[in-house]
Amino acid sequence: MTPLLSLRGVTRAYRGDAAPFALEVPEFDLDEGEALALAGPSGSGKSTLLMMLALAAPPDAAQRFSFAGQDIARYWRGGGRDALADLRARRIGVVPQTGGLLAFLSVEQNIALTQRIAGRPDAARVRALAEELGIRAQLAKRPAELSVGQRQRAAIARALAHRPALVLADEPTAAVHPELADVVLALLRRECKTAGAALLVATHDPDRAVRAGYPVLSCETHAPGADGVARSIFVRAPVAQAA
Ligand SMILES: Nc1ncnc2c1ncn2[C@@H]1O[C@H](COP(=O)(O)OP(=O)(O)OP(=O)(O)O)[C@@H](O)[C@H]1O
Repeated sequence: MTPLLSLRGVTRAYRGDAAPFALEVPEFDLDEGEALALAGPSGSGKSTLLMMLALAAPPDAAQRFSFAGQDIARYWRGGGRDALADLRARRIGVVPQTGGLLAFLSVEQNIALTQRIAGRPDAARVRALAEELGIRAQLAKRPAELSVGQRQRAAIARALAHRPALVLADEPTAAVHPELADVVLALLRRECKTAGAALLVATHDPDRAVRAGYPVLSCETHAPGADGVARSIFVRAPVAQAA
């Protein structure tokens, strides 16, 4: 089976005089419907990797970067910006750290937003997701009227409403208290599994991810070498994946 995501020899670097950083992904595959936590300390490049996987930031180099059967590396090399925007809108869902809900829309409209952008309205799915996530009674409210945990549930529903193939969550529990963090992580995993979506969660807390049932991929970090560049390496070989 072709993996949903397949990266080989992918790099992205921030140069400049102050604390240059390079992210290296020699090998990384993720199958359809798979869940994985990306663990690493602050500044290790988790957000940088998620931004690339969200097709929101280009790699500096890529021998291979494919997503959903599409050659992402080729799109970035030129002429594929519309295709990237279309893939982002239709096939990818994002759960931000603090929910990222729009204050002037109702919870229901917030959840439906990804459907509107993808051109696939489906009010029944919005209500069904809200039901599963325990926020059905909150749909008419504005985000400011929800608890922090309810907001994260709404953000999970929004990330799944348009039936994406991949959900990306960058520290989705950073703003919630520890007990609730376990619940949110477990819910995210359960909902993605139900929807058949692959899931990548960036976290600095691998133990919490393990408790919530995620396999964990830790990055290798290297202090600045002779060239002054700090490096982080994320490797996920297909062999290790099968083990
Ligand atoms: N736009 C940028 N320009 C220059 N350097 C950047 C930029 N964005 C991130 N960096 C640097 O790249 C490195 C990786 O940052 P990144 O945000 O990807 O790490 P992270 O693992 O997500 O951190 P955290 O857990 O604190 O969110 C850091 O050293 C950071 O300072």
